[in-house]
Amino acid sequence: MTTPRRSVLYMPGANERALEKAKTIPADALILDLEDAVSPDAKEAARERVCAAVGSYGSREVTIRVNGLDTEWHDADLRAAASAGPAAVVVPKVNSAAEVHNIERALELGGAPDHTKIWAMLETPVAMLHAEEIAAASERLTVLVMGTNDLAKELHAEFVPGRGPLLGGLSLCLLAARATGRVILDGVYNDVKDIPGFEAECEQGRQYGFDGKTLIHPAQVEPCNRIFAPSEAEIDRSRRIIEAFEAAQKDGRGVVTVDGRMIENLHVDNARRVLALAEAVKG
Ligand SMILES: CC(C)(COP(=O)(O)OP(=O)(O)OC[C@H]1O[C@@H](n2cnc3c(N)ncnc32)[C@H](O)[C@@H]1OP(=O)(O)O)[C@@H](O)C(=O)NCCC(=O)NCCSC(=O)C[C@H](O)C(=O)O
Ligand SMILES: [Mg+2]
Repeated sequence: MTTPRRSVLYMPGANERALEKAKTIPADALILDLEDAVSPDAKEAARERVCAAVGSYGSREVTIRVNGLDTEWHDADLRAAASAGPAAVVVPKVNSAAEVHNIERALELGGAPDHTKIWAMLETPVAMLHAEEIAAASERLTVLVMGTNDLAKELHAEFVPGRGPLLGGLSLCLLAARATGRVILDGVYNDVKDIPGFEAECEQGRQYGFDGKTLIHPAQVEPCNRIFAPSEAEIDRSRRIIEAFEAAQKDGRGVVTVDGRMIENLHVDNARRVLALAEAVKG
């Protein structure tokens, strides 16, 4: 079964209004944040609020982003998240397989249910270089999440249209995700008023192969859902590819053309993936 993760919205855990409002926002999944969006003096209240809110969003995947491994809040965040039992614990700035093993152990010791997975954020130069070992470290780790603000900061890179300075790192993480069978989500777009710029970044992320994008504002949800869903034209072409290939196979042929382009079984696999996503998105 395909789980759509086109749009994954962060919400500051200390912001009661945003937590409430998110009940009506059609993001595929939610990240209730205890890390960067919460000031140090609000961390403990946010932890309690977020853990209490986990069950309030219907059938959507609800995750909790804990504070980083090297912070004073990390252990208590993980313990609280383990007993709240969200769909996943999102862990920022994961840099090695050993860190994933420690998180896995802490979740087990905290009695986390099996359905609580690990989503690892890749957002440092060392994480780009260790992406494959991080992705492969545990079966409990199901999703990689790009942290492009931290990555740009660490690289001393500038934010430019097209994201040239970040593309090397993004590509390494995509390779790691696909090599290990993990889902991978693109980073956030900071200018919440610039919807054309946001749409261009969604298009780029989809073309590179990301499964979806992390978001910071409700206005980003609709364009993101649209751009990461298969279009009517893609759905139609995928159906025709499958039909043409099945007909060709009955005639003993393993290759055929559709719209003048060569189709082999690998294209049929891709067409089936597109149709499964289209079906999942319909709900
Ligand atoms: C970016 C914002 C601070 C903008 O806030 P604001 O100017 O108040 O927005 P609006 O007035 O346009 O808000 C309109 C209404 O929408 C609600 N709202 C806003 N954002 C959210 C949200 N994320 N989830 C749910 N609801 C939201 C407002 O409450 C308004 O509601 P109402 O009053 O009823 O009309 C703000 O959008 C924001 O805080 N966004 C999230 C920021 C965040 O979570 N940051 C941390 C994650 S990003 C990150 O760390 C990435 C990574 O680690 C990296 O390194 O890249
Ligand atoms: Mg970050």
